[in-house]
Amino acid sequence: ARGPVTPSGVYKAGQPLSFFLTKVHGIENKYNRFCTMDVKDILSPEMGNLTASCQFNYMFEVPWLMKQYPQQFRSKPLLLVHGFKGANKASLEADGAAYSNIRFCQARLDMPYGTHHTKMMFLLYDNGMRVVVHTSNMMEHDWFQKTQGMWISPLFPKLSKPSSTLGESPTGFKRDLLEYVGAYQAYQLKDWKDHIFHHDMSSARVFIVGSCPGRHAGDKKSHFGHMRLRRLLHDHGPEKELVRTWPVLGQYSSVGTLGPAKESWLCTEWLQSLATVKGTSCVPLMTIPLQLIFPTKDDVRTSLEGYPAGGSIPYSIHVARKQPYLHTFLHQWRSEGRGRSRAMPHIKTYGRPSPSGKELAWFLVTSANLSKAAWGAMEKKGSQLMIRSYELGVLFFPKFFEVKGAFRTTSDVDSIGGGVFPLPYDLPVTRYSKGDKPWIWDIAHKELPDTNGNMWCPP
Ligand SMILES: O=C(O)c1c[nH]c2c(Br)cccc2c1=O
Repeated sequence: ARGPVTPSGVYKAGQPLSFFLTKVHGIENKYNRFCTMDVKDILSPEMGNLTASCQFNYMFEVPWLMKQYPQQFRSKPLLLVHGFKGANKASLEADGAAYSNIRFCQARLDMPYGTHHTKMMFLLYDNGMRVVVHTSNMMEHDWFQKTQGMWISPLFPKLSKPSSTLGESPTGFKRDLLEYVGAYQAYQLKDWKDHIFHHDMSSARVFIVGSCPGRHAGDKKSHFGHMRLRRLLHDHGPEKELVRTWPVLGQYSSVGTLGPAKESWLCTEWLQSLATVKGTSCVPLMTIPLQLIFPTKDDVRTSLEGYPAGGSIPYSIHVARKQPYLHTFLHQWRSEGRGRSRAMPHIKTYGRPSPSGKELAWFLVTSANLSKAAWGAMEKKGSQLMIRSYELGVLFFPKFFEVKGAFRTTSDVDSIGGGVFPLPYDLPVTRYSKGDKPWIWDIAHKELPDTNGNMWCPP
C-alpha cells in the first residue's frame, strides 16, 4: 500500500497546506491514508512531547477525551474552554472533577442565542507549541463516521523572550490569534496568551477568521465574522477578472433563520462579503452563482450512520419553512473522490471554485454554519456588526503558498500532494434531484428505512 502511515509521516505529507480530514471507519483504507488524521494522531508523542493543552469546543465527553491522550500525557494540565451555563455547566464540571489535571473556562455569552462553537487545540510541548483549528466536537461520535476538517499548525518554536511582534507571520497569525483569545476576557486564558507571546509563529501561512459575541463597530467591524472575511478578500483576494463567472460555495451542517427573502441577508450582506475580490466588494451580486452544499434526506438515510447522522445536522422544520428560497441554492453532499459520500458532513467550508471545480481562488475551513449568529448581521445602517457566537476558521490564499493565481484542486485521493488543494467533496457540485429534500432533523422520516433498517421518529 502506498503512502505514509505514522502520524508524523501523514502530517509531513500534508505540508504545506496542512488541511486534513478525520479518518473514517467503514470505508476503504486508501481513503484514510493521505491528508487524514484522527484525534490520537494529533495528540501522538510523534507530534511533540506534551506538557499542557487547551481544548476549545462546544461538546465534550470528558472520559472519552482523556482516553485520546497517550497514557503518559493524561496527567498534564488540560483547560477546557466551553460556553455552557447552569445545569450543562454543572454536569461538565462534574465530569471533569474526576481528573485533577482538568480546569474549566466558561466563555462569556452575553448575547442571547449565542453558542461557543469554536473548536481549537493549543498543544504545549517541551520544545514549542502547536495550534489546531478544526470542526469536531470532543466526543466519540464526531470523529469516526463523519466528514470533519482540521488545520494543524507547524511546530512553533519557543522564543528566548515573550513578544507581541517577534514571531509574527506574513498573515498576522500571532496578532489575530491573540486578539481572538483576548476577546474572551477570561483570566483562565492568561497563561495560554503568555504561551502565544512566547512562541515564534512566523511559519503560519493561513489567516485567522474568528467570530466573538458583541456589536463590533468602527475598525473592529472588520475584525470578526463575514466583515473580517470581506476585509481579507479585499486585501488578498482574487483579481476581479479571474473570478467574474466563478461561483461562491458554502458547505455547512446547520442553518439559522436568514430572513424572509434571499435579499434579507444571504444574497445581500453575506454574499457581498464572500464575493469580494481584490480591491473591491462592489461586484454585481446578481451575476454570482451561489452554490450551497447541504445533505439531502436520502444522503442522511443512506449514510454510514443512517438517520442518526442527522442528530448532528440540526436543521429545524420551523426554520426551513420560513425560507423556502434557500432550497433553490442547495446541492447534494458528494465526496466520491475522498470516499466520504456516506460520511455525513460536520465540516464547514466556504470558497471560490472555478465553474469546473478544478481551480480555487480561496478556501475557508471553520466552525461557522450558515447563520447570522455565526457570521454576524449588520445593524444601524451597516455601522456595526452584531455577532452572537464564538466561531473560528482558517483561510487559505494561493499566494501565501507560493501558488500563482488559483489553487489547482483535486478530490481524488490518488492525486493529492504537490501543492494541489485536497478538497473534502467533489466539484463541480451536484444539484438536488427532482424529489430531493434537505435533511430536517425534527420531523419523522418513515417512508424508507436507513442503512441499519431503522426509521427516524424524533421525540
Ligand atoms: O457546533 C457544533 O458542533 C454543534 C452545534 N450544535 C449542535 C446541535 Br444544536 C445539535 C447537534 C449537534 C450540534 C453540533 O454538532
